[in-house]
Parts: sequence; C-alpha cells; structure tokens
Amino acid sequence: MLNITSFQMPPKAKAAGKARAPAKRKLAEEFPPGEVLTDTGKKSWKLGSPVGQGGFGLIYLADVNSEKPVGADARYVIKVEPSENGPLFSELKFYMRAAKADLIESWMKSHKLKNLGVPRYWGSGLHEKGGKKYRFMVIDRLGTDLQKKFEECGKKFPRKLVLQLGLRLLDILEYIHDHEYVHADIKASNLMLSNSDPNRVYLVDYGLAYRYSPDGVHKEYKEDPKRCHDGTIEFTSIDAHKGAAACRRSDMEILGYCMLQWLCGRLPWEDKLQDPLYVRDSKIRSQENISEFMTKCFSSQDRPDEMQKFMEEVKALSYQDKPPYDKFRSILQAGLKSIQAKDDSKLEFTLTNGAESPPAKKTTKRRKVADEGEGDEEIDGTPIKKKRVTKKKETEDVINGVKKSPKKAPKKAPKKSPKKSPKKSPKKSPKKSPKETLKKTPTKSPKPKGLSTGKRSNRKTTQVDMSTQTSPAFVQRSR
Ligand SMILES: Nc1ncnc2c1ncn2[C@@H]1O[C@H](COP(=O)(O)OP(=O)(O)OP(=O)(O)O)[C@@H](O)[C@H]1O
Repeated sequence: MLNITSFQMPPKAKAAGKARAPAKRKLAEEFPPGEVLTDTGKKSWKLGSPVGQGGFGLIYLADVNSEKPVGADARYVIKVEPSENGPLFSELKFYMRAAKADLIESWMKSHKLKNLGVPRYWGSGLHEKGGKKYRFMVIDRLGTDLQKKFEECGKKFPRKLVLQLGLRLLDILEYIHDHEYVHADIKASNLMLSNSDPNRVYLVDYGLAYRYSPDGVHKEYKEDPKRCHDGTIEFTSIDAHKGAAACRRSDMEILGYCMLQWLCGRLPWEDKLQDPLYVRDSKIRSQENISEFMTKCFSSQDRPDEMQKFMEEVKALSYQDKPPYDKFRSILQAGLKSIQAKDDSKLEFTLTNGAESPPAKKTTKRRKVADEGEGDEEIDGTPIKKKRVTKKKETEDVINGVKKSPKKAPKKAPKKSPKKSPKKSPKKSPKKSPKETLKKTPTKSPKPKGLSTGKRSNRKTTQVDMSTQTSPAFVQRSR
C-alpha cells in the first residue's frame, strides 16, 4: 500500500509577489477499508476504498457503519484530511451552514425543483489514529465530472446541453447565494454527475466558497492586491482579478465564461493563461465590448444570441446586486427555443439534431502554458486559505490506483501591482461591511474511479479563502 504521506506537497503559494515559506502540509494517510469514523452526532461511518485525492486529503467511499463491507455502490464519500492542515475548514463551514438535507429539501419544495445540485452534508468530526488527528466530512457520493465529459466530447458540448447546464447552475447559484455564499470556482471539473442518475449535475468543491453576506450584511467592495486573480484563471471574474472578494455577480460572470467555453471550445484568452494581467485585461475588454467578444468566440452567423444577452446582464450587475435569476433563466430558455429544444431535464452529451454547438471561431495556435506552482500556508494551525492558479494539463500520477493531481512546480506569481484596469471601478453599494479578515480555507480533494485525483482538468485554482477568516492564509494547490 502506498504511503500517501510521502507525496511531495506543492511549494508555498506566492501572493502578490511575496514569497512565502514552504508549506509543511501533510496529506492524510490512507486508511484501510473498514476503518470506522464517528461523527460529532455520534453516528458511525465505515470507510471503503479511496476514490479520489484532493490537495491535502483523500476521499473514500463510505456507508453507515454495519457488518457489511463498503462496496462500490456506496452512497456516501468521506473526505479526510489531517486536522492540523485545516483544509476542510471553509468547505466544511459551507456544508454545515447550507447543505443539510432538510434545508435543501425545503428549498426544492418551495421553489418547485425536482433536484438541486448541491451535495448533501451528512456529518463531520475528528478521527484519531496512531496519535494523529484527522478532520473528516461525509457528503453524497457522486459520479463522473464534466471536465472528463468535456474532453471525451472533443472539448465542445452541444448547445442544448450547455443551456440546460446553465439552467441547473442558476438553480444552484440562487440557492447558495440565498444562503450567504458564493462559489467562486465554477468549472467543468467542479461539476459532477450523480452516480445513480446521469441527468443530475452537482456543483462540488466549496473550498473557495466565500460567505459574501454574513448575517445578511454584504461585504464592501475592496481591492486587495494580495488576492488578485483568485480562482481558476481562465474562468475567474474581473472582481477576483482585481483582488476583490467574490460576490454574486462574480459567480454569474464565471458561469458565463464556462458556458462560452463549453460552446465554442476555448476562450479568447486561453493562449496566455500564464499571464494573469493579460487574462484580466482581456476579460475587461470583452465586457466593454461584448459584441466583439462574441465575434472572437463564434463565427458570425452562428453566434448564439443568448450568450451575448447573458453577458450583458452580467455586466449590468453592481457588486452587491442580487442577480435577476429569472431573467437569466429566460435568456437561456429563449436559447433553447431558438434551436427548437426544450428543457427536458435530460443531459445529452452527444450531438442531436438542432442542438449543435455553434462552430467555434478559428483561433491562433495554442501556446503552451507554463505550470503554475503552488504552495500553501497555514495560519494558526487551522484553516487555510487557498490560492489556486490555473495551469495547463499535466500527466496525472497514479498512486495505488488512485490518480493524484500533479503537483506542479510553483510558478511565480506576477509581482505586480496590477495596473489600473481600464474599466471603471464597480459601483459600490451602500451597505456597510466590516473589514474582512481573511479566513482560512480548506482545500479540496479527489475524484473517484480507481482513485482519481483532484482536478484532472490540468487546471489549478488560485484561491484565498476568506469565509470566516481570522487571519488570511494563502494556500496554493495543484488540481
Ligand atoms: N462527492 C463525491 N463523490 C465521488 N467522488 C468525489 C466526490 N467529491 C470529490 N470526489 C472525487 O475526489 C476528487 C477530489 O475532490 P475535491 O474536489 O474535493 O478535491 P480537489 O478540489 O481536487 O482538491 P483541491 O481543491 O485540493 O485541489 C474529485 O476530483 C473527484 O474525483
């Protein structure tokens, strides 16, 4: 059995050009199948095989403890990380506050939804073994992720599918936004299909989720140069590029970029992802001239109207605005109508008549993107903030039959103080907001199959977690 603690951790993150001391973070050891963990509610859970690996821990199949071994049909997974790493901290907070089954069920009922793609939280606790303490969290077990599907589909999704995914994500975002959180890292590798129903999609990885409105008080817009470009570089929002904490409009903007990439194959700035300022400025220019942006993505006669409208709606949002979710839904529904399709709740990954993606505009040849290195840092021994930076694909290591996200060599964070962006600064909204103290954030973890690693999408996310923050820590992780 492979000793996972021996994995090389990524070097420490650099934030705003400041080198940080190398992280001494440890990965969880691999527990044998049959290990029993007891959560804070005194419920016992039994581990099965590991199905994925994140930045700092493993994800295991699991079930309620019983005589039987945990099989491949397990309904739950348990994410385990060394407690001193604190990587689960922010993610766990999100799950405890917003992902309890009764809360989600009652929302679905009141909003007449057949499903809501937020994995349910079933318990958490600390587990001691060999004198060491581990933090764990039990959530729904899911299936394959959409990045894998995207690659299998030749990096394009049918238009009908994209619009339906957009509709499902609007439901999810409306829910998490209503529960004071933004996700801030929406992308195909963070979308997973249900393990039992291929038509259900779930948004995972709340390690970067940010509590933008604690107790109903929206955070103020404030640019922090140390936090520039948080998220996954190609999709992250203009707010994040400028170092402002994510808000609801950030999620809508990220969703827009994801849908565009799924439709046309690649975003105009994808050839220079190693240059965050270039990516930021490209996004700003695109927002200033959305029509031209669409021209860069699509051939003229096949430009989907709904995407232009979607991005115009995003542009109209102020920092503290609540997005008009129904308006966004109408825009996507109109797109479905224009291809004589309906939202039948079936997620079809292969092209069918009338549902093709518009031809992508030819782009210049792709450049190789340098790997971004990451590290992490811990603060006060507990929660950690993460900073993720997108990087290009790499070969995944397979350990013990489990794929492990490649840990890249650290890339230098651009030391700049970002130039003023051409775009006017976002209108501030009047709500007061306390100064934010960065909070630690937990990092994410793995993917199932043999054992699949965290993000197989070759991308990293730069993240700083600030939810409950008391002191900011930046952790870079490979995905
Ligand atoms: N609910 C789940 N059910 C089944 N497999 C899962 C589930 N959640 C995660 N996985 C698997 O574990 C992998 C890692 O999950 P997770 O997203 O928590 O870590 P990560 O985000 O990759 O880690 P990091 O943020 O440190 O990079 C996923 O890629 C997926 O393969």
